[in-house]
Amino acid sequence: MPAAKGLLGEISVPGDKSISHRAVMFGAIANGTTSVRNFLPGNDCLSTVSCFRNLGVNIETSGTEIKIHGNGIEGLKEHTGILDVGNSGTTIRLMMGLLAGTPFVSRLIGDESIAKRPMNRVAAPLREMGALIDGRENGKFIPITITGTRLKGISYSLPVASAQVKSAILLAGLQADGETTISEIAPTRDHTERMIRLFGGKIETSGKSIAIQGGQKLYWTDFEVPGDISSAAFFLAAGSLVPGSEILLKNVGLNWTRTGILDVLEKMGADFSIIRTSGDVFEPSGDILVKYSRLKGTTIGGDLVPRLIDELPIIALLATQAEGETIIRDAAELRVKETDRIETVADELRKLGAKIETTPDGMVISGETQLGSGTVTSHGDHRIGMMLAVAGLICQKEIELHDIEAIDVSYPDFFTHLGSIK
Ligand SMILES: O=C(O)C1=C[C@@H](OP(=O)(O)O)[C@@H](O)[C@H](O)C1
Ligand SMILES: C=C(OP(=O)(O)O)C(=O)O
Repeated sequence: MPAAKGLLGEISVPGDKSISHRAVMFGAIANGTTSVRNFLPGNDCLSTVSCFRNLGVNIETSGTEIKIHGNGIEGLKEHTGILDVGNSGTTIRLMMGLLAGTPFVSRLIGDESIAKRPMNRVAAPLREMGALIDGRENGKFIPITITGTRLKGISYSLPVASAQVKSAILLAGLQADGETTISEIAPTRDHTERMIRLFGGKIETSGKSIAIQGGQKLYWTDFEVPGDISSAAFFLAAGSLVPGSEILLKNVGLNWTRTGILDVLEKMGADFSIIRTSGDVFEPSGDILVKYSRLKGTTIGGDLVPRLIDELPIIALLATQAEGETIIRDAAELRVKETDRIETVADELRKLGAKIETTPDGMVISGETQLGSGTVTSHGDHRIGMMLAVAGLICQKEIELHDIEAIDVSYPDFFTHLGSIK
């Protein structure tokens, strides 16, 4: 990978991964046929499609168009085999909530990375609702078995800032007797709440509190998934880091619960502007023009963290090129992602010459460091793979990047898009 000159051009980033998962899930439990445009055909969302097909839902896919023929929650059928979520935490955690209230047994597995990720954060509230969940270490790890049963509404305070846990409880709450209320410690992505409304359901939200009544029916809808700001983030970084760059990113999702990366870029002195924003009917979106700029270090912590949790690997790279120190704190959640993203980011970037110290809940990065070259690997983590590919653009010499197939989880066209602006 040769060091890049200015990156110039336009990229339509692929559909949002979180919204694409939910499109399949809500389409599957709604009554009628839902049509979705700009669906992300990445491996994670394809795992969700395959799980719902196994539960008897007819789903037609054609590139980025998808039609889901839902027959209501009661239309889901027992799968005699095992549901495989692949590498996708969102798939398994949200499905646990959904399957807890069905009248049948389900078994869930995933890959080596999923085998290390904690499921008890979802099992605990679901058990309070009456769910019967089993797994290794008392339901902490896969394989997970769920014996569907009648659920009751609960009031639950989330101990971690997690949209996956919140969404699992909401999917169970939709089927439970009575009301379910949730309070969050910090605002997390609200795509589930928005989608329940889009499918004709009722949900009340006020600050960090959410309430949903059980026994609601959902109905089909048609919509377009906005581009994924978490995928756009790699090109926002590439444009900011490579001198002479000017990249227009088209149709990027701008939901406030996801735009923490823009707040950080602004604090670091990046040069970007939002060209057009669609109305906030379902999910807001717009185009972003980013140009090269010199950057300065910053501090990231508190409520900002859940709004950029998946962007922290690429933010760490930005920080290596910023003047002064960047401190990332309150991000211990990074340790339970596809990899331990605190140690993996630090290990791989240090191989290229970066100065990073890890802490229990984050990193301290010293800039500005000229990155040299080396052999690095994604460790099977798509976001680490893309971050390292962007790092390769600013290294003195070519780098060797291994395990790039992992990138197909969220951005199968990543290298094609990168090639188009070089
Ligand atoms: O709900 C979602 O779609 C997601 C929530 C986040 O995980 P947590 O809920 O574990 O924070 C995020 O990291 C993940 O990529 C997608
Ligand atoms: C953490 C991620 O996804 P998931 O939890 O769905 O595996 C991610 O996409 O960065």
